[in-house]
Amino acid sequence: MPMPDTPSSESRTINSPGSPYGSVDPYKPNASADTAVRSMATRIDSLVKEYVLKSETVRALQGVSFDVPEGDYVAIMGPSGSGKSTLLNMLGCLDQPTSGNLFLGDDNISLMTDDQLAEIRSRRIGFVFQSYNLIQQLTVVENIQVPLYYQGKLGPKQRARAVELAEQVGLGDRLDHRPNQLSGGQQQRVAIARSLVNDPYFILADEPTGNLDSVTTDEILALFDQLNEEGRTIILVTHEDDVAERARRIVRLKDGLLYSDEPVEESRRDAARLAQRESALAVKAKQGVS
Ligand SMILES: Nc1ncnc2c1ncn2[C@@H]1O[C@H](COP(=O)(O)OP(=O)(O)OP(=O)(O)O)[C@@H](O)[C@H]1O
Repeated sequence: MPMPDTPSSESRTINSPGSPYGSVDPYKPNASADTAVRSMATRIDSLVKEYVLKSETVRALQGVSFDVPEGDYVAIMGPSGSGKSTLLNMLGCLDQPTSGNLFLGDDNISLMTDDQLAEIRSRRIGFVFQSYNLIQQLTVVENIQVPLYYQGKLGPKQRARAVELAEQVGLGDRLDHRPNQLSGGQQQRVAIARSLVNDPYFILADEPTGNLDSVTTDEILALFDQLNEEGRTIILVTHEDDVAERARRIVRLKDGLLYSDEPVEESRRDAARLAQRESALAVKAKQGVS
């Protein structure tokens, strides 16, 4: 099977009109605002998605545009029916738009065949689901290697990579455990490690803490913080304000339109972290756990 081309990325000045951060790049402390350039993990341009039913056409997305630079951490929010899942399906290359363009790196998925979409989906996108989606018969290390298995790439080098990722997410002492021997939070850590094994354009997380208690939610969000600080791009769909406020930016959809796109100030992120940490500590205290 041919190896995928390394995506060449388009560079853009970060103070382009599309940037929600204005003229200052919050992620590159050493870069001057005038010279800093950011590559795009994805560009969403005038995206329209229509579902044609027997008697009507539903316009689930009605021309949504925004960019996600590499290293960003975006929470997508919106009321039920606003188009979040529809957008997520397209970002995950599970569906294509009716019109408009969606770029992953330099690849325009709107122009791809089903086979090309499947290829890019398995090689370049890191999925994290609410329900973990692990294979029960496989160990932690084997689950992390699953995306490589589908590419016929299994060997000592790939196992070493999976072990390294397991250690990075704090599961170095659980390498040969199976999912039913792990807590929910540990299972989600496996899913996060699995999402990283292909060095994806971005982690696409759909309600990743939806099944977790407040203590574990705090741990998983701290892991996302750490991965983002290491440069990973994260796009996360959530209904919860306190989860969204941990991101660097909140994009809100309403009725298939982009309703708002705003950065989350560091002080607000810190406050969300603190509130979640305190709530987790209170739960631990009630449970008698130190
Ligand atoms: N396969 C489909 N066929 C027809 N209409 C659809 C289909 N999928 C979604 N829709 C419609 O598109 C609109 C957006 O749906 P979508 O699932 O993207 O919203 P959502 O924001 O993810 O909602 P929720 O938070 O409830 O999951 C809704 O009006 C929905 O009924």
